[in-house]
Amino acid sequence: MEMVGIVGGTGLGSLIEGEEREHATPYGPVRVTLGRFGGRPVAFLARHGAAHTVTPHRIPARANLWAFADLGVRAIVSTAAVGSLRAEHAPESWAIPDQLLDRTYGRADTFYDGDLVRHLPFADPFCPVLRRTAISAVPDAAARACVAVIQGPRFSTRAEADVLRGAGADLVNMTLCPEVALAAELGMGTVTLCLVTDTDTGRDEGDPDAVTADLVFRRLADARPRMAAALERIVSAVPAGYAPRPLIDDEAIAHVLARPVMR
Ligand SMILES: CSC[C@H]1O[C@H](OP(=O)(O)O)[C@H](O)[C@@H]1O
Ligand SMILES: Nc1ncnc2[nH]cnc12
Repeated sequence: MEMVGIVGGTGLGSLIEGEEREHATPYGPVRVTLGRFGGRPVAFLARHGAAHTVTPHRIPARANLWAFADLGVRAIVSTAAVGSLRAEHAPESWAIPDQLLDRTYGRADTFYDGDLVRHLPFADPFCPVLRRTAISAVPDAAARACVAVIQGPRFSTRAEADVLRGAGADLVNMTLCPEVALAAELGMGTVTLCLVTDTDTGRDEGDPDAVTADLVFRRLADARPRMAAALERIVSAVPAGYAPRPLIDDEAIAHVLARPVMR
């Protein structure tokens, strides 16, 4: 059975017991745990490190996604904490986003920036098959949402939140770009289970759900058991023989995976 890749976001620095290893990549080593979850083989990595020591704009996303592709991962299920920009996404609710609005800058955001030119079709950033799988597995999650991804590590100003809302974003986060695009550039499909942890700049003055890092960590700690259970349902429901969309040619992927690793 194919290995599913799991990216644990904030609050999910560890998930499974298994073989922990440093996987060498051209972009530096990655700590991956290989084990079983949801009745299938999985590779798990913590986006911010096991003890949340990696800040969002310094996540080694190319190393992480290269390691998954090199391990033979084709489907990635990830988690993300998000702030809500609209009343219909209440704190403690779930969403399975279908769109991204990339407001990050200065991040290494492609594998095709040197010796090979490729242009990824990215109209629908998340895999429709994996999204359907996740929506069935977590029926109380909002089945659509646009996540604006900001640079961080600071949170938004009210003016910035208004701009994001005006641009069509429903939720806000700091990590899904470039992760989702990099996965697709190496032929992997992605779905993300988002937990709404806060109301970002707040719905009104004195809103107790306005974002602070402590609030995000607290909400995630409270939600951890149901988050792990939902993740397990999604992972176990990934269809056998899952094939990602052919958004990029095999020759390009093989070229990137043939790059020499850095030890
Ligand atoms: C600690 S608050 C902000 C932090 O939470 C989210 O992380 P992740 O997407 O990995 O769950 C957000 O993007 C920020 O990195
Ligand atoms: N309000 C917010 N802004 C950016 N990233 C977040 N992650 C969780 N809440 C967030």
